[in-house]
Amino acid sequence: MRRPLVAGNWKMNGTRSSVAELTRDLVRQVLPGSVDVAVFPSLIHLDMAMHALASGSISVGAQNCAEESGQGALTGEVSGGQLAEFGCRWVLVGHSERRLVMGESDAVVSRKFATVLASGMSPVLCLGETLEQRRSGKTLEVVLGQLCRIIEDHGVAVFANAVIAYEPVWAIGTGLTATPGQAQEVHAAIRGYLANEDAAVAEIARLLYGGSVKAENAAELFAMADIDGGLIGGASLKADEFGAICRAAGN
Ligand SMILES: O=C(CO)COP(=O)(O)O
Repeated sequence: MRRPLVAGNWKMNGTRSSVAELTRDLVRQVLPGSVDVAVFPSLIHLDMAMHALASGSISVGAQNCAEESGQGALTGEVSGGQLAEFGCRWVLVGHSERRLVMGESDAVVSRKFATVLASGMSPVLCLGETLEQRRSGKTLEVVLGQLCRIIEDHGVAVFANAVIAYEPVWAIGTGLTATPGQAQEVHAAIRGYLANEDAAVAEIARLLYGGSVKAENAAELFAMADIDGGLIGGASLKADEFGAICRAAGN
């Protein structure tokens, strides 16, 4: 049985006061239970969030890291080693906003993935197709192609520890959620792809769905056989809504 994971990606949101309020309310809303819960604040709010959440069961991750794990002359970057030493447990890798807006290629995503693992944290690898790609019937080709690059470079066993998040680009921040059937179809294909390489790893790999997940649609998505939780954007900024999503995952 896979333990669900609900992850809140706060993206480039929050102020010192809003993060203080959100974390205080999250500690009340998200109690220890049968679901792993993580939040991904902006880098400048990591310290605050970690202190505020230290007494509870919510772990903290970063939204990005440098391709390198050590230290050195890379102005503006934060390395995998620095994030791990700081106490991060997870790092998002390959989010579509970084692939499409920041131009991160599959090669960059693959190097970051390796750095996160080598630094002792778990990557949350984001995969997803654009609306145009879906309309032209290329969803599985795109998503499995993104996954294939990671498996070619690092093998499939890494997914005993790494998490995969399927996030259709057209569903992110748009209010257009994939139907449970649409999401399950892609999740089943991802798990099938992993199983072709290693059935035991496929069985334990956690596959999250992301894209306009809310309290009102979370339960039906999480009820799907191959959906093991969610990567939540906008709704993770509201403690009561995020708490309800965690409860829908089984908490
Ligand atoms: O991109 C997402 C999480 O990483 C999803 O964002 P929304 O939940 O706001 O659609």
